Amino acid sequence: MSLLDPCDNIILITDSYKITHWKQYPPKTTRLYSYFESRGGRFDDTVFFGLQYILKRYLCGRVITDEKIAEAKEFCRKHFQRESLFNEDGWRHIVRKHDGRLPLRIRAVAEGTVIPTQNVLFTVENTDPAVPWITNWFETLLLQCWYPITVATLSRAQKVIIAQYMKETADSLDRVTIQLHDFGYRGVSSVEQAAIGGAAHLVNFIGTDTLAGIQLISKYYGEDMAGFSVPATEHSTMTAWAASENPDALFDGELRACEYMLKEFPDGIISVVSDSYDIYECCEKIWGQKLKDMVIERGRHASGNVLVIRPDSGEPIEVLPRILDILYEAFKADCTVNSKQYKVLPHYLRIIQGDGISIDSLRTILERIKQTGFSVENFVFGSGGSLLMRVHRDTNRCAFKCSYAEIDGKPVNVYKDPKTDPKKSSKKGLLCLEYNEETKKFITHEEQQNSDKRVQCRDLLHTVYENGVLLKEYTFQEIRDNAKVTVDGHRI
Ligand SMILES: O=C1OCCC/C1=C\Nc1ccccc1
Repeated sequence: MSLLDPCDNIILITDSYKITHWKQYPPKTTRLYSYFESRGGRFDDTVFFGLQYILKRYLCGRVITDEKIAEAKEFCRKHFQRESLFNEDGWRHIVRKHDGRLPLRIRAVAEGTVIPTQNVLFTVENTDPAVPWITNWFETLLLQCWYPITVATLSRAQKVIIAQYMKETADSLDRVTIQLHDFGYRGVSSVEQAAIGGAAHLVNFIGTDTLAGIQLISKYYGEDMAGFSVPATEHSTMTAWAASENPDALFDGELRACEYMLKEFPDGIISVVSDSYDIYECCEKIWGQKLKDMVIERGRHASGNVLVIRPDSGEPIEVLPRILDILYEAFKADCTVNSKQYKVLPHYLRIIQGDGISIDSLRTILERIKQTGFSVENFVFGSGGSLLMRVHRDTNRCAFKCSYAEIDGKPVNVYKDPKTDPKKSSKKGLLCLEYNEETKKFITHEEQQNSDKRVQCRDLLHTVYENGVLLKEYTFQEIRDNAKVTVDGHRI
């Protein structure tokens, strides 16, 4: 019976079929070299992010031990119902000769780099000719980079959209980094996925309720507090105030809940979900009448005192324009028009739309807001499952393929070129990644083992890991800087 948690025995963090691959490669194979790429799909560019977490969490240090070998050996005997499919000698060699450190070299593009698909993002190769099979053993784990890459890419694509509408309707782009808030912790499949996806979103934004993402960045990327949030209600804290179920009691309860929020949190930003019964009535009669003076007074106290109203149901393109009209009627005196000729609610009043937000709906909603004549700066958006969960490995078709081998001392290009799917063809030989300053383009050069194909260029693949040691780390700020969006010459 397994004494170890699945994450604890790195030897078994692989696919069953890989366990027997050491017996399949040509005899006298001494070197296997593989690469990771996004073959493209939903997005033309990808944000490279998340490898450092995998390396530090799973592959650094003395990760192979006799105990783990014994456990894996016994596991395989039972799993395949056969003896000796497990490469006991190979793993023991790693313990004896490398003190349990993996004889691998991993070279990668800087984390946070925004790079067109079909470019090499990282390479993996064995550093000990005795164990070439080790290179592809870890494809399974390393390929899981597809998730942080795809979430960071999806999150950044939404930042581009928001930035465009802010450029058109707002005076400044300063608030863009808070305008997409991560609501996704509950909508993913595990705490680890929340941590990885939550971290990937924070490459592009600073607003999150997914604490696991902040913790991952703190532990693996050295930034103590990479994401922020504010006091906010949920339906339970609003509806618990209703004394009975008659309609007046519901309205009365919501009124007392809203008033209680203003009194309990007199300063700073607070968000109040306002659709428990009737979002329009709540905006008109509670925020716009009963508590209007308290809202204004609270706002007058300090510029940072903001009430954020949260609708949470209905079609946003119908609900938001109506809310804007209601709030404009009630707070007209303090509304302004910005330099782009769009209306802005008083500084102490904003709206967060945290329902139905995805990359597909965002543009439509922003376009609808623009049509109302209100600035997008009046809004923050929240996204949950659509941000962290509505992705898969084929969203951008991430792949890990072997491209080069040395067999009996001879270099060999290794590649696939399926007649049945040319899009699945893979690159050949040793690779390097160039950014050409003239053409402003990334180029992946292939077959660099051949002197006639070799290019003299600054290779953007840096050795980040070798023989169990992390050789190059990126700070989260560097990663955020690399991934910034350029709008009007501003990097945001
Ligand atoms: O309203 C808000 O204002 C800004 C702070 C966060 C927030 C709500 N959070 C949330 C989290 C998970 C599911 C739903 C909402």
